[in-house]
Amino acid sequence: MRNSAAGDAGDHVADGWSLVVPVKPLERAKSRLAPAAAGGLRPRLALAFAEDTVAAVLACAAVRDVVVVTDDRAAAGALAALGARIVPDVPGGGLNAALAHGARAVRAVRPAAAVAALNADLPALRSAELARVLDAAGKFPRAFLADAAEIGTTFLSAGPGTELEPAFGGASRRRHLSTGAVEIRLAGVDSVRRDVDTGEDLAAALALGVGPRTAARWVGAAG
Ligand SMILES: Nc1nc2c(ncn2[C@@H]2O[C@H](COP(=O)(O)OP(=O)(O)OP(=O)(O)O)[C@@H](O)[C@H]2O)c(=O)[nH]1
Ligand SMILES: C=C(OP(=O)(O)O)C(=O)O
Repeated sequence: MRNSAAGDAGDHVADGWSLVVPVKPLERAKSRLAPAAAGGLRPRLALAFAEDTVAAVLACAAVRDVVVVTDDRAAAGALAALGARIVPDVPGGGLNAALAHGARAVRAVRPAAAVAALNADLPALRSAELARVLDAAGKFPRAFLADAAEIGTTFLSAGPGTELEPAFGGASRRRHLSTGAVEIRLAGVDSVRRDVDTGEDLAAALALGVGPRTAARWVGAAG
């Protein structure tokens, strides 16, 4: 771990995590993937990424529930069918407003909940790797995991009584460090760090092994 300035809460989360997963309207999502996934494939892949992410999150024993923040009807339907609770987006608010809103929705029901934001573009996500990240995060009031490029963030957590204070977007690793969150440094959690923005990222995720919905859409499109 780095930057323990925020202190070590020293305890584990006893009653499970609530995860907040943001999903941008699919027609606008994953725009940097357009060169690798033309036309209608890009929104279909964006949905498959979100489905594989949410399915892996829900299969993680440390996770109590998942709140998806989205205004996209197709994504809402598909992710609710997997077991997520859907919360509408904040009009014009952007990613961080959506995450703060999702965390508030969790704590309106469970005021002492441990919450964590997780991007919806992690199609290679493994439940066991997420479990290790959550276990590490539970020792700190706020913690985060940098993306594979070490520039952005894929995961940010806040224990009971702590605000999430999301500062995602672009070079968010530095921003999360500067707001006092502890950086989780764990080997072997590549699937939690492998967000997919570009065609190169997608190739890296495919090499790790993606979930069934992404595999079916990608192989279907290639075939
Ligand atoms: N609810 C919600 N989710 C968002 C919003 N903006 C981004 N996201 C989600 O935040 C996560 C990280 O965002 P990005 O990696 O930038 O994804 P993106 O915006 O679809 O990708 P680009 O169009 O290439 O920037 C993804 O799960 C997105 O779906 C927003 O305004 N509202
Ligand atoms: C949302 C982020 O970045 P990107 O849009 O590059 O995935 C982030 O890493 O905070």
